Amino acid sequence: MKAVPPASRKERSAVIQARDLGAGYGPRAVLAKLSFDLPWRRASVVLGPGGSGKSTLLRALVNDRLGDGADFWVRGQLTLPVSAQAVVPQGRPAESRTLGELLGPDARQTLESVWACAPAAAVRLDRLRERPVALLPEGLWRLALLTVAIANKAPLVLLDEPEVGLSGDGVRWLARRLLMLRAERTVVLVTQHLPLARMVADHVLLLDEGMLVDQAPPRHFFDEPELRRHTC
Ligand SMILES: Nc1ncnc2c1ncn2[C@@H]1O[C@H](COP(=O)(O)OP(=O)(O)OP(=O)(O)O)[C@@H](O)[C@H]1O
Repeated sequence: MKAVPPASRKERSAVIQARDLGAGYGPRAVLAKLSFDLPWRRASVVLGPGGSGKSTLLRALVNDRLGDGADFWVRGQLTLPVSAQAVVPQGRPAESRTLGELLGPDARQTLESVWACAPAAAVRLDRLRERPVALLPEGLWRLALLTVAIANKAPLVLLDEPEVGLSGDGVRWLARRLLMLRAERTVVLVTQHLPLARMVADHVLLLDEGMLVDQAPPRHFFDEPELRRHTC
């Protein structure tokens, strides 16, 4: 696997920029005029209670909305510096190809290279290499799609609760890989797993009932919530 080249100055200053971003389904508006900047080549983590609109926000960032249903809509301004994205969705994908087919003839080496930080993950996925991704055990299909995203060098990787269905070991593999990935690509991670969020976040967005109620660097968000409450 080729190394990802260092970011150019232009890339380093790029951001995902949303202004008055709204999204919803049919007559229902779920997100209400969100404005935020997400740093490029960093990991942004989206937190919030169930039903607050985290997945809807991630969907709004996806270029290719095929398969989202005709009633999904997005309004407002959204600037995405690149069009190439990889998505690890919340729901199991209808991917009939195997991980081996998706990774190509050097699948085993690619697995070892992608998971050099967690060799046990490479071994586990290698054993499942000949099964269609859609039929992999819960949790592992997410790691399989993450592997493909990394191997394909997508500059923007969007993940919706990738920790779901993983064992403790699986979450540790995921955390290690995301820690590396955030230095190489731009990552937007929706999660309910606070230790994972804390570990990988460079920037945090907090949603509640479709509104952006906080956005901050992790140090402020996790370590100084009291201070923020009194000063904001
Ligand atoms: N396809 C859809 N059609 C209509 N409403 C939807 C659809 N998907 C989500 N919603 C509604 O949008 C609201 C936000 O859902 P969303 O899945 O974005 O929240 P979430 O924060 O990701 O929740 P969770 O953590 O439970 O996954 C919810 O009230 C949900 O019922």
